[in-house]
Amino acid sequence: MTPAIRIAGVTKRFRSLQALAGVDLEVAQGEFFGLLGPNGAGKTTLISSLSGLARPDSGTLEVMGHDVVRDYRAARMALGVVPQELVFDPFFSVREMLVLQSGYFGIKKNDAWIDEILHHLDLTTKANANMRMLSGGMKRRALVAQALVHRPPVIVLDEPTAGVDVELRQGLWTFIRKLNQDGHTIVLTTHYLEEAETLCGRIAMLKAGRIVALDTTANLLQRFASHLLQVKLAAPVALPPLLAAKLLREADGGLEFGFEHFDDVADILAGVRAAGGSIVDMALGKPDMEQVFVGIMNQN
Ligand SMILES: Nc1ncnc2c1ncn2[C@@H]1O[C@H](COP(=O)(O)OP(=O)(O)OP(=O)(O)O)[C@@H](O)[C@H]1O
Repeated sequence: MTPAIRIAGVTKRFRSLQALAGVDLEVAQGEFFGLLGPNGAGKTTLISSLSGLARPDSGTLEVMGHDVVRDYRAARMALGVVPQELVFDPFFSVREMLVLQSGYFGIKKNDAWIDEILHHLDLTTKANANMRMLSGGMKRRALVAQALVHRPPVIVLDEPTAGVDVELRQGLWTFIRKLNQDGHTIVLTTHYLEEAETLCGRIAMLKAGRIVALDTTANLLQRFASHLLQVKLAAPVALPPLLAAKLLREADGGLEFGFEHFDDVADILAGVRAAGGSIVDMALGKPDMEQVFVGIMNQN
């Protein structure tokens, strides 16, 4: 099957800054895919290249088999992008904006679909409100609606939940999940790593314009350890090298050790005691995406 997105050898430089340093990536149709990376990693530049807003220096990008340069119209028709920036024309109402956007894609009678999108995004009562009158979270939902007017098979969301409150965020995810279940391919960038962990089947991590990790969410979560032992000490101690190697994170006087088998817990605790540590609190847990993300970023 044609991949939803195919990116091969893409580089992009802004003066002396290498924003994309050779990115290769394929996203299959129907995936819920996460693109993660710290500020400035190149996520938005990659998305802009995909939508034709930025022209890469080298490499190729395809959406549903359509080259974004040579076959721009077909590639653009297949793609819906929710931009990170809240860009909109302040003089139009939400509905006017959606009708206009439909026209841009050559769709004349789109009222039924527009009503459905507005309903799912909880914007029906704001349909006739001027865009500039909406709150930040509502503007963001209106931009999600705008990305969907032409029913694109591939939807890219660049930090869609920044500035959206918890309740609306959950509503948004229910809708995006439904779109994914209906067969749409979803690519998401977010700094809320727990959102990526629960929603995405596969995740790519970008750092300084390069993909430094690409795997299923389940595999990534096990990257450094299957389990965690969190230990809080009365006072800091120097750990012997063997024990220090198991340490995944150190925060607020708490130590987080990674381990594979529960039998290892006794050894870790004995090691902490032998180092002179006095344990005041302890918990077992599983690694989360934030720990894995920090670990991968530190490694690369
Ligand atoms: N138009 C531009 N001119 C010059 N530099 C740019 C331009 N657009 C992006 N950059 C630079 O390219 C790098 C990648 O930026 P990009 O916005 O793609 O990162 P990002 O991963 O989306 O970051 P964030 O999480 O902050 O949104 C950054 O160093 C940024 O400053």
